[in-house]
Amino acid sequence: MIIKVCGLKDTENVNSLLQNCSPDMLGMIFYSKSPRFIGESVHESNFFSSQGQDRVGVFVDSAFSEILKTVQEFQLDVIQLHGNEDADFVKNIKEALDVKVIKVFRIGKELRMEDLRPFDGLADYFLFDTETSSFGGSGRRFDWQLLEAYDLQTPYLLSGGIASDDVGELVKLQKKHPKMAGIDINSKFELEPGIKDVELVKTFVEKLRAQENEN
Ligand SMILES: O=C(O)c1ccccc1N[C@@H]1O[C@H](COP(=O)(O)O)[C@@H](O)[C@H]1O
Repeated sequence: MIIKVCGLKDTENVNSLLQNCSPDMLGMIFYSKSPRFIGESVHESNFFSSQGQDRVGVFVDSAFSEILKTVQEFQLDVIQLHGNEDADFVKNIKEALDVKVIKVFRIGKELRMEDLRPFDGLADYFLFDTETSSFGGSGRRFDWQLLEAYDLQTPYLLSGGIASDDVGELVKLQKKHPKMAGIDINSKFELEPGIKDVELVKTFVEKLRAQENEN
């Protein structure tokens, strides 16, 4: 399964993650209200060099022009739209830029399939996170049983408060739901906002890979 580690903002910390944990996707937050905001002073040239991993930029209702500029500056491979962007916005991004798009749906008490349908086949991935007023990074889980209702073609990533002791449940969930392509881990793996606990991520990734390969 795809493992995305999100909310990275420190060069040394990212390099250590790259050396020890082999994540598939690395996420940077371009939302200024987040405690994980990458900040105005960080630029591609002084941040980090990925080694084949997808570089993901997380945006919350950003203007198209800002996304365009950031994709070029940070050499992003993937755009994660974590706000209220509509299907036309996703279509415009796909037409203008050579990037994959992750469209996020923030889940409350139900998985509203009617909200997802317009994006099916348009976004490369969906991502399901927990609904909160802060958009993302809440560390809170939604009811994963709600995934039972998912009947579309677009593969999805699961997110929202995933923690180190969730390995068994995540592996079982993916076996049951073939459209679950991966997971996104964030605030439950931090020493402080934006700084990941590399040892915790490493142990988690190793356990997950080992359990995935069982059977
Ligand atoms: O991490 C943030 O601060 C953040 C802010 C605004 C939008 C998205 C954000 N992060 C994303 O939130 C989810 C869930 O994170 P958590 O595990 O609950 O901490 C994750 O997909 C991040 O990409």
